Amino acid sequence: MPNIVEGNLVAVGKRFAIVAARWNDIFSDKLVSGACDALVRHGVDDDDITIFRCPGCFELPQVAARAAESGKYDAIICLGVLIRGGTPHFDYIASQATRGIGTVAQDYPIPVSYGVLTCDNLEQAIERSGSKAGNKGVEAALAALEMANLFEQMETSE
Ligand SMILES: Nc1c(NC[C@H](O)[C@H](O)[C@H](O)CO)[nH]c(=O)[nH]c1=O
Ligand SMILES: CC(=O)[C@@H](O)COP(=O)(O)O
Repeated sequence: MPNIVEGNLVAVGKRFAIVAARWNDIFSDKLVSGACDALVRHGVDDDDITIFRCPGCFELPQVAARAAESGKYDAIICLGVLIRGGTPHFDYIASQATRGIGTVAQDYPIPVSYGVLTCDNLEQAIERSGSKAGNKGVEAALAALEMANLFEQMETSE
């Protein structure tokens, strides 16, 4: 039987940074509350969750990098809501925010999870921020928690 190294979903003393864009805050606030609720329900202490709010998704990577650089967190959760408008602006922000978050994940030795909604319309945002399609903030928080534990397992198994 091969050795399987994986992270569980029990948080003991793990510290999380939530980096969340304010744009479309009727939805992004729901992603934040979903993420916080998921972490607390899995044993994370309220005091071990720090929420950074930035203007929009374009700024997410900059803040995530600063949080990673600080060394204060075991994982970073990036949240935002992009809703397509009438120009290509959406595409540029979505691609840059995604690229930037991925770069932070690669440049720093801590997990960075992705909870950015990229929606064509309001209904898609409604569905993905706590209704029929779930809450992407919850998903991103649980991914960050699992990855933080996986990284810890990898360190001890090396
Ligand atoms: N249209 C959306 C934006 N636009 C703002 C940019 O993210 C950025 O804050 C601005 O260009 C200043 O640098 N941001 C979102 O998060 N969601 C949108 O739908
Ligand atoms: C995602 C956006 O940047 C978008 O909301 C901007 O709308 P528009 O393309 O109509 O300027």
